[in-house]
Amino acid sequence: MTWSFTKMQGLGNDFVVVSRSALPEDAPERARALCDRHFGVGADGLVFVLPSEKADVAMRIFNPDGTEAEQCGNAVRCVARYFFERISGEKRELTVETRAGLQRVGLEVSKGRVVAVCVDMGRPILKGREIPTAIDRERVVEEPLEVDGARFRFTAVSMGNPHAVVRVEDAPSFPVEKWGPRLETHPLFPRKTNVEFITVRSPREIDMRVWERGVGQTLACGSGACAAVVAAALAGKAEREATVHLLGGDLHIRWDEKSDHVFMTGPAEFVFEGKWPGPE
Ligand SMILES: N[C@@H](CCC[C@H](N)C(=O)O)C(=O)O
Repeated sequence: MTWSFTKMQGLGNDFVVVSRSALPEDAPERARALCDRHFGVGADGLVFVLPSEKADVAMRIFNPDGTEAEQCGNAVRCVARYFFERISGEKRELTVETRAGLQRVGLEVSKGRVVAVCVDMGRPILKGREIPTAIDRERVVEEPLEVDGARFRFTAVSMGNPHAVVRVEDAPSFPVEKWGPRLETHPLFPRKTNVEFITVRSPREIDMRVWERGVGQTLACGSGACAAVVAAALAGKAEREATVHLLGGDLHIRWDEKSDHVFMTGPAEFVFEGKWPGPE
């Protein structure tokens, strides 16, 4: 069966977006086929825009390897823009249901078009506990990890989906393709993990490269940028509000002290419309 889709991107983290009345059973196979950059459309994820009983709209996302992710910050921004411009342009504040919970989203609109999207990404979780409960920072921040003879320090932060944030000397030149897959599949992370390699340039400027679980290296990761600011702030290296510089552009992240929620602001863009005939 032919599928109509919209290609969207947030800082070069690109998605095939499909609006459906229910999640298809073969979503994992579809994701593998559609996301393939040689034999399919090519994308970092297949995103379903679905009706929701709890929120204005629901989102489900599948990685190119067919696994389902609980969360995707860049896709939430794209879904919010898609919903506003294609489905119901009434509310500039809406809620998006994800597998990680309900996300509140604020849209900045100019001449009927969304120019920036701010997402409340919720509370970060460290070792299964919300911060700032009485966690032992020494134990959860910048823990040592050894892989293939190399030593790293990582902070595991869940933004609904898992992240391991690793501080490195120079993120822009770091061999992400070499170490990303080794850390993603390290036995310490039973559900595998997204891996963020960061360099704190100044308390409000962080360079980040990312190796995404089930994807590979991508140009940007919204939930990863949130995790990076949380980890850097907990390590005392950055402030709770910072700009994260990614290969695809910048995200503004603010970890609110009062609510403990992390807010992410960035763009969401339409790329093109298409029809996909599906596998033979
Ligand atoms: N690019 C995303 C995260 C997508 C999901 C990730 N690969 C996972 O498996 O958790 C983002 O912008 O947050």
